[in-house]
Amino acid sequence: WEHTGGDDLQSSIEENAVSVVAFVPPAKILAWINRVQRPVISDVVAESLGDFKKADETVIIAYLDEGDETLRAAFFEVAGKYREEFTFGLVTDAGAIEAEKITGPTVRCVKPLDEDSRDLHGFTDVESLEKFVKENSRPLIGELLPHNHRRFLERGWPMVYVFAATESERSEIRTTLKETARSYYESLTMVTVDPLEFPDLPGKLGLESSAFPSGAVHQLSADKIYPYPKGRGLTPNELLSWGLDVWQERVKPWTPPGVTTSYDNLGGRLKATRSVSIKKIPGYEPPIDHALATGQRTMSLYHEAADILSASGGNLKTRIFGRKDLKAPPQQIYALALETCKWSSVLKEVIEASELMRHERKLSPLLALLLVHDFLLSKRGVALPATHGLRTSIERHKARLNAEFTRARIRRKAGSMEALRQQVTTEHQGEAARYPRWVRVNTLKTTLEDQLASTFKDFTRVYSIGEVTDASSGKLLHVDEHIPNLLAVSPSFEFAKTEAYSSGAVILQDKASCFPAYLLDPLPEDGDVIDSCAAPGNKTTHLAALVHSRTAESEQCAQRIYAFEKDKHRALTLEKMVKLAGAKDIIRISFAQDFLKVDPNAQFFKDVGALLLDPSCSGSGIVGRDAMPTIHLPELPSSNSNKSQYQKSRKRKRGDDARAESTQEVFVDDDGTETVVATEKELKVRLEALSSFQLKLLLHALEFPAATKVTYSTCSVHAEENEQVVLRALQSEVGRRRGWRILKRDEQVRGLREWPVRGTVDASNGDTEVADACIRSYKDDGRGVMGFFVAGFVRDAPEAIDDDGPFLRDENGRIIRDASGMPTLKAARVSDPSRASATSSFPVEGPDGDEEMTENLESEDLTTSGDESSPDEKDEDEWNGFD
Ligand SMILES: C[S@@+](CC[C@H](N)C(=O)[O-])C[C@H]1O[C@@H](n2cnc3c(N)ncnc32)[C@H](O)[C@@H]1O
Repeated sequence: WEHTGGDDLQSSIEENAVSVVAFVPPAKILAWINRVQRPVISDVVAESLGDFKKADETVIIAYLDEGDETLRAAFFEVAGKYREEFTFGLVTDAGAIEAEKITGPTVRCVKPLDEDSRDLHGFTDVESLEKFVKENSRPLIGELLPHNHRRFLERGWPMVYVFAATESERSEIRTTLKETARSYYESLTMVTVDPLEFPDLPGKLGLESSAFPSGAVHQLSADKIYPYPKGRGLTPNELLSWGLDVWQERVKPWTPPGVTTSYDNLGGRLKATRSVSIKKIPGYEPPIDHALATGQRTMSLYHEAADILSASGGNLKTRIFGRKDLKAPPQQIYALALETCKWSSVLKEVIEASELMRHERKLSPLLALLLVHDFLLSKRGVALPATHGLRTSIERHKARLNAEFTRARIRRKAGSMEALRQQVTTEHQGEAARYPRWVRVNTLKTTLEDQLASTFKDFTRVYSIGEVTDASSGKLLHVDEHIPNLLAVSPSFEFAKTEAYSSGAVILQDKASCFPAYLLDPLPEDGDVIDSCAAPGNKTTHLAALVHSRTAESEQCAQRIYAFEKDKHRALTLEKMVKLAGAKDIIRISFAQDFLKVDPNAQFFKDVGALLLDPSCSGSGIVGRDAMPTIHLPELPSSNSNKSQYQKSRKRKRGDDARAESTQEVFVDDDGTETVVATEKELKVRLEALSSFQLKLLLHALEFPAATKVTYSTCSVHAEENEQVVLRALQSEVGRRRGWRILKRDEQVRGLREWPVRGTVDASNGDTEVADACIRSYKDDGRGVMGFFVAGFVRDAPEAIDDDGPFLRDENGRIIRDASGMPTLKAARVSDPSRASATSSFPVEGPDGDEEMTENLESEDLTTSGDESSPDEKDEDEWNGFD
């Protein structure tokens, strides 16, 4: 409970009364109010000294000479720090000092309830005074509270915990054990604990979480826990005799589950050995500063998450990560908000059935959902201090909430928590759950047969996509009929845990996203290949697998794939993917390189025969990119007349319901960030900008002199980005000059020729041949793929018009063979020694900037001829070479 004192005090008490009263005994509140209303240090004279000593549970009095300014200042400093916990007084009256038989500067700590007082003589500085206050203000048996827990632990002496359910029981125990505690005051820390205040603590000490009173000793220095035997009386004698057994190691310490403790039997005595980690100490909290910082940040967590969920516009990510004023960590807000949405249909039922909101009128429906989510489903519970009003407003209904949660699970016929979790995940996946997981078997590392016999050995093979997505069964698999080495697998299968996934043997890639590389069909005679917009690298590694599969086993792959990526961060992802896929030898990455700045006529690219262009687009075909997940809000318990203060004051002008704004168009950029486009006009402008950028890239690709194949693709469903770009490219100057034409359907690789979904005639301005050549896919059409578009361009290069076939021939027309008799491919031009000699060694800065990498590059300028910058200048836009 934070307060600002003064005038705010009254309103602060009123506002927090409900939550505070339930957990802090009224006497404590009153004591606190009295304390903060006193001056930081009260001037005490002989007549008032007797009463002053009983003014509070702990009273700290300094007996100082009138003129002792230094000690007075030190006392003032410490008093200022602890004034809300203890009452401080100053006696300078010589008569009163004499009557107390005090000689020299002294600070006395008086605890009237314990009939105890302790002195610090001749104190010198703030530090020693503070230490004295902290140690001696401790009652004989303290009440463990979140704010003093750490202080008790810091002493390092064995902690004796006694749990009792009510304050009167705890008070009785304190009285009974007071004298025992006094005897061991210096070497033990004894505390009574309200189990509601520390619900996890009994379990951590090996005690039952619902049988009280109970107790345990935790030897902090050795990290040994000794639960007090169940049923043994909590009398001083019983406790002392058991304590002696513990001390003399006749009792075996309790071992928390999952921890192995070895015991040496030392002739009736047990010596236990276990490694101690401070983090394992029950109740350990991080150092105060850190705790404060984290506490302050998480205090805002629930309110900020509720604000974000009730805001309008944008999706969850943009709403959170677009805001700069958040106090709680954005990742934490995101996880909380998303998980709460996911569980909201179950939580709504729990909240309504437990009537939580009828009892806790300060809670809005959203706050109730968020808090109950953490209470029931987060391992750490509600992320607020134990006495925080919001936390107590949930925890005091613990029993009902738990019971209703179990009922909700049973109503859903989920036999276990795991089963319920699975159900909720599937429900939440919504659109995505209707799609299979597409898995491309990476033939650079493995084969389809090997994977079917290993990773997928427990799977049942089915023969349609519909069967795969049938949610009732978990391990179904379908071998795709269009794309080689592609599988469709049940959506719930967790790939992240498989060895095949982490080793790069399989790659998760939507079927439609496999179309471009397969359509490009890079053959050895096509020479080198360019992937112009490559990150994260799904299509680049697919190209590498295809190139590799066409290289004879006895030969080294002579073809190279040059991958360009403008964004340096995404280029690093690309690099990781290339490494993981085992494609490093085939792919050369040019980091942070704008493809538009690469000169097609550079000598280095003279053998580039095929290009794949998959530029940034609107992302309108991506599956599972709804603007906002649906959230089910609990109904308020009754009519308007019962509206709480909270609801009246908030007015909910934007509405608490954070339902998806499904009518809006959402653009997804390359990082997955989504932007909502609200009006038709905005959409048009955005599409125009995108398509002119896409066309520019495509026309640049058509310029490469040896190129005879280009594929153009987007994950958009908008004609403006698709057929319209294709038509403009065909009609363009470079398109005509270089003789580019569309790759007709009947010229396409078998799988894509047979793929039934084609471009639309309307979008192709009535050109049926172009429409049929264009390959499309739509989400939601039952084929289980994302929305996508791809088209191929081809041209008959003059040098390709020979009927020699793909092999080099001598002047007599005979195929040239190597020493092993294998024919020499024309495409093996890259490995041509004459080419190698025409290159020079060229140091290039790598992605980390700390490593010199050498690559044989042509010594000529590789940037576009129109570009002013020289390759030697370290310009951002400059050609950076390949890794
Ligand atoms: C749609 S993503 C490519 C996805 C990739 N083909 C795959 O399958 O994994 C488009 C990428 O092109 C990059 N890009 C955009 N304009 C570029 C340019 N002018 N030169 C190079 N890369 C560019 C973006 O940074 C982005 O990473």
